[in-house]
Amino acid sequence: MALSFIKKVFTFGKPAEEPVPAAVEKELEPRSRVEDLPVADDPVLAEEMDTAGGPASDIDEGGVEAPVAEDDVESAILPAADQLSDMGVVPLSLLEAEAAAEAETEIQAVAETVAEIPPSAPLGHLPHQPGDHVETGALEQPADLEEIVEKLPEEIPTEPEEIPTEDDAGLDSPSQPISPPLGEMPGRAEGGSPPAEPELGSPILPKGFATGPKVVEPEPVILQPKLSWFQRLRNGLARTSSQLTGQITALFTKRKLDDETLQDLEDLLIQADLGVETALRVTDTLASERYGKDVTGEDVSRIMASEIAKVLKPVAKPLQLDLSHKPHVILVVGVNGTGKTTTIGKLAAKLSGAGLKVMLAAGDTFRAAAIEQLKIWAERTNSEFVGTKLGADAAGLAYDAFEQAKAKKCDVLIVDTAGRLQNKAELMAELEKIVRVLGKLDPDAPHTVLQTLDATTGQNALSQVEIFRNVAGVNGLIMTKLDGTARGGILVAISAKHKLPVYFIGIGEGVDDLEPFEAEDFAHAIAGLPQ
Ligand SMILES: Nc1nc2c(ncn2[C@@H]2O[C@H](COP(=O)(O)OP(=O)(O)OP(=O)(O)O)[C@@H](O)[C@H]2O)c(=O)[nH]1
Repeated sequence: MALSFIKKVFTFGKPAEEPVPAAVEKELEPRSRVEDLPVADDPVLAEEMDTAGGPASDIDEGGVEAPVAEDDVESAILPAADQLSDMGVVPLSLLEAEAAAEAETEIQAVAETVAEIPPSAPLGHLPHQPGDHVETGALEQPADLEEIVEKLPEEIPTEPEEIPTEDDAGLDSPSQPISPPLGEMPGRAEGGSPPAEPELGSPILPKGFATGPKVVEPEPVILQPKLSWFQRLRNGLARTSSQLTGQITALFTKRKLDDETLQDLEDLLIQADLGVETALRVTDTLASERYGKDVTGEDVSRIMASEIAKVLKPVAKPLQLDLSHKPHVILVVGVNGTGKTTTIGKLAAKLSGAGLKVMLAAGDTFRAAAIEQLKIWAERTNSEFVGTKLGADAAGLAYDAFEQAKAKKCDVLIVDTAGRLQNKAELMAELEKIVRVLGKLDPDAPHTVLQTLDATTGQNALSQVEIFRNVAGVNGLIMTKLDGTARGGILVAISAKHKLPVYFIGIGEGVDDLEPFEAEDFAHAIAGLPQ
């Protein structure tokens, strides 16, 4: 086929000596121009081009196919007319019969080539072998290809045996190298399967890269079993209880209950912040029940839980709201960072969730963040909000808020205050003033003075309650940060000493991390026992 092709090419520019028979001309017509020739995937083509004095193969020594300029292709195929006589050109008349005979074979060859094209491949996307001389002009004429396809025998297989991948991309883009460097060729990855065929016009990326929008994998939904409040409390107090029960178990392993073990137990309970009073209650009960007998750590834990519950029961009370006041005023006080603002937010969520009209007043005028923090809580909980500028008089703000709450017929007004250390006399005097000013609008106000206590502070909480109670008339407690502390026992000591109501306990920063204080639950959790 290729030899006849060259012979035909060499007749270009030469006057025809004899008329070509019509039948032969018809056969030759589809292939009589260079640009109309079917894509030369015939591997013989390049070699014959060499023999005929055509350009050397575009494959360099390293086997890499170099880009071919269209001009080069044309000049290589068409020698100048004055060179033809030196090249032993055969007269056209002798070639025509041969051409007619070869035409059928040639069509068959093209049919085989086209049969390798995947059914979905666009026209102009012909497969070819590495090292072929690719004539891009011919490939860009799908109309010619269609003509060729029309002439093909009908039995063209629909499924290609093998889909070549490495040279396909870039054929429609003459400005790109026809073959990328070997190492970058898709499908040449060692041991890898042929990659998905790139879209026409998309860049050929090096191995290890891919194009396309980033696929965001949805977060796996991990279904966490919802823990009961007691389970969460036990988890929160796990450090306190494990430390306590671990030491108790160690103390009572293979020991009879005697004076020495009782003394060791008393020391241990005091160190665990439970307080002297509670420690003595536990050791007295244990001695009366089990003196001289074998005692296990679990025996001690049960007696301890029972005695702690007895101390806590009288203080585990609900926060009484007198809604006839409209508003019931709650003043929240405490040392810096004990959780006042957060606790106010949690309380507001509960109250407004129950349908009460709540107002929050930002009386912590020392800290800009505290004002903002309370405002956010008000928004979250659908509460009214009253604030003032940083450094303003907190007592004046409390007074304004009380008036506004009355005017708006709020059920509950909760006033935040700046944190202060109990030993700072000046700040404690300011607190006194707030209480006094509120009392001007209602002699019973503030109706509740809540003190927040940070469980992690341990023994210092005892003196905090002492002083705030004296200055601001604290009449109820909320203990926060019972989650993760080893000092949860302090609540027992405070309850035993001050006997103030403990309304709620906090075991986290979230809105749901505040629950009413339950004596039995707390006692069991701290002793590491089930509910
Ligand atoms: N782990 C834990 N953190 C809490 C709890 N309650 C409050 N907090 C965190 O304790 C920090 C201090 O809380 P705040 O509410 O700002 O304390 P505050 O008493 O208003 O602070 P001041 O205005 O500085 O006095 C914040 O990071 C809270 O999220 C709790 O029960 N558990």
